[in-house]
Amino acid sequence: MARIEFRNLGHAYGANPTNPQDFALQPMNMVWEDGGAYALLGPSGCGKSTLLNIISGLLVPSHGQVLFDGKDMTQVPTRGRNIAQVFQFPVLYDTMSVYDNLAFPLRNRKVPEKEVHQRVHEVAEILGMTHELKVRAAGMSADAKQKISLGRGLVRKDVAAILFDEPLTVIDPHLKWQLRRQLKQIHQQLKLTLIYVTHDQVEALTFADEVVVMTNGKIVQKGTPDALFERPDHTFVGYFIGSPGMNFYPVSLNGEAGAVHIGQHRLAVDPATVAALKGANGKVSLGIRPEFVQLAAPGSPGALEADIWQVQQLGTCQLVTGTVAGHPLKAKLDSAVHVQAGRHWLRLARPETIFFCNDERIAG
Ligand SMILES: Nc1ncnc2c1ncn2[C@@H]1O[C@H](COP(=O)(O)OP(=O)(O)OP(=O)(O)O)[C@@H](O)[C@H]1O
Repeated sequence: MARIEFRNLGHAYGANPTNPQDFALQPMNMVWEDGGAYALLGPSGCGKSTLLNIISGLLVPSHGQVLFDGKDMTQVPTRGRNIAQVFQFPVLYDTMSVYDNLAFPLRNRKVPEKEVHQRVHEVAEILGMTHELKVRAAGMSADAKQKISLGRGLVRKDVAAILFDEPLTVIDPHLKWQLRRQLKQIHQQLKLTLIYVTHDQVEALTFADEVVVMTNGKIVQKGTPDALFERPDHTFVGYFIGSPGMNFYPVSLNGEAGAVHIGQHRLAVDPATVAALKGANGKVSLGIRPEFVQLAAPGSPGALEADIWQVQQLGTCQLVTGTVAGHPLKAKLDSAVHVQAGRHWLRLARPETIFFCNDERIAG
């Protein structure tokens, strides 16, 4: 396994890029640690496949370098990189048995048969396919075939990294959960460098030690699932992670040491935070996750009036929908407190509140 490093790495598909919009991947520095389990998460078109193809060598970046264990691999083609890749759809030999499919990447590298036998059995055991080793792949379901593809990706011990490009797309939802758990287990056992591309936050958050969030060709945060939830570095992370995503309110300062304004409404905020916001040069916004909004007594310090027009019981909590100062609000409130549609006071300035300037976190 390898430590993979990007040095000022970026990619523009067209020649002569002149501005940031020309780049499918904005130039960046980044390290994927040896043995780390990463998820690469972002919406369609944000540049995930471009990034993966640069690591695997299918694409030579237009800018910068990619290094494996300190060695420059930028111009090295795929076959010289020792990368295993698992794609969205099964890649295997239909006419071969499950055993021969799993053995193929090892035999291709002239691994002795005794070792092949041992390794194929190890991987089959992890995937729960021990009893199907003699079965021909041709007659198997799409789920089973994709499991074989995963196995083919996992069977070699000597790869620099294993790249998964939305590998569970064709898998039945129940089995998906099971396979994700198995992948995590495999990572814990074998300490492989895994990069798992997905646009599904549940998949990313349950699989990875660290999640790399991308939007518009840019990595906006690399962090643990907890960090992405509690301290999003960018409004996109606040909005994309969580269900529903973070609430945002435009904020203005009016020279008061202990308050900011959301529209015409004064919001008491601790003076240290206001001081941090004073240096901001740009559009300032307050972000709070639905989970952290609290009901407050009417007129209490730090509270704002909200119009709530829908209350949905979710079992463990109630999801309320409405507006604050004319901006949308979603809050997950304790089910024990009975809330009805109407006017309520809510606390938005809390320890979990984050302030952003031009979409980047500056306080909280
Ligand atoms: N061969 C290409 N030539 C020109 N532009 C491309 C090419 N491949 C991708 N792009 C563009 O680069 C950007 C990033 O695409 P990429 O496929 O890397 O995104 P993605 O996050 O993997 O999307 P998806 O989840 O839909 O696969 C997009 O704007 C896409 O249109």
